[in-house]
Amino acid sequence: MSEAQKGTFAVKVGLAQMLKGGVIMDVTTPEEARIAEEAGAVAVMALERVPADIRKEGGVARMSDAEVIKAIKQAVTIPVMAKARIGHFVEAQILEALEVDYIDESEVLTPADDEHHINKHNFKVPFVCGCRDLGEALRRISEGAAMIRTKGEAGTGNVVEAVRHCRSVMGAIRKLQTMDDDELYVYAKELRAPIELVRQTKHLGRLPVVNFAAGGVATPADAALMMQMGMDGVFVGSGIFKAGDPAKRAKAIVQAVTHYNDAKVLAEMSTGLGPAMVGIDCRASNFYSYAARSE
Ligand SMILES: O=C(CO)[C@H](O)[C@H](O)COP(=O)(O)O
Repeated sequence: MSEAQKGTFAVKVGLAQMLKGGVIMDVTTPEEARIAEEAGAVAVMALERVPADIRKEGGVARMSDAEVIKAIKQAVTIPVMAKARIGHFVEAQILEALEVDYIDESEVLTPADDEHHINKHNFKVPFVCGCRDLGEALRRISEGAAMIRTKGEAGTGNVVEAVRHCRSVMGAIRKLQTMDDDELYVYAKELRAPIELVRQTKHLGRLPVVNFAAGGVATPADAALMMQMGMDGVFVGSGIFKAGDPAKRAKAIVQAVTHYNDAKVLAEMSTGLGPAMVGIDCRASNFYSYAARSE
């Protein structure tokens, strides 16, 4: 990384830190964006369909129409993120030109490149990327991701994969901290990650960028679970907008993330929310994994 790149990267990482402790909500319309802002979301994520609908309808999922992104930007005062397909650096250029606040290079959309992710150092706008384990997180950071989210399985309303990916990242960081510095070279090879980032992660005892939970969070209890497990914040999409009362659930999830250690508040936030989204069993034989279709 050049000196100029390092400076820009530090600014992007710092910007993402400001979202810590918050909930970021997927939205497809300005109306949904207003519900999210009203509920206390720290940012919204513009996408053409929430992941549950992408799963149901199938087809190729792409970046949202620019008109929708502009309307969402107009509708709210909080930061607006938007999704680009993995490896689709032109979608990312367009999103940067639209002046979104963050780009999510997302496995929820249909990947555009099977092998290569976007070189995120080429952009001024910060990127968030998904991971299932520590190696994947550090590879994305080496490409310039300023924020990480564990992938989970978006659109399932099932928190099991979010928990698995969180445990995988956290467990590997704990293992790293028990290692002698001389052992890091081999571990870095195993992780397929740059030694410098492995060293930095050991030293910090955490990822060098914020790490949010994503994919399958559907209730205030799910959101608090991810926070108690050490995540920095939570992304929620289908869990809110496929539930009976999105506005009420959105507010309850924000409160649950703020008071994630207070069971009394969590009990209150879990009261009278109306029906949660119908979930999907990730162990079913016909289950299609979004998390596994890109590295
Ligand atoms: O990739 C994402 C965040 O960037 C997902 O869109 C988000 O996690 C939503 O998942 P779900 O619909 O299961 O709540």
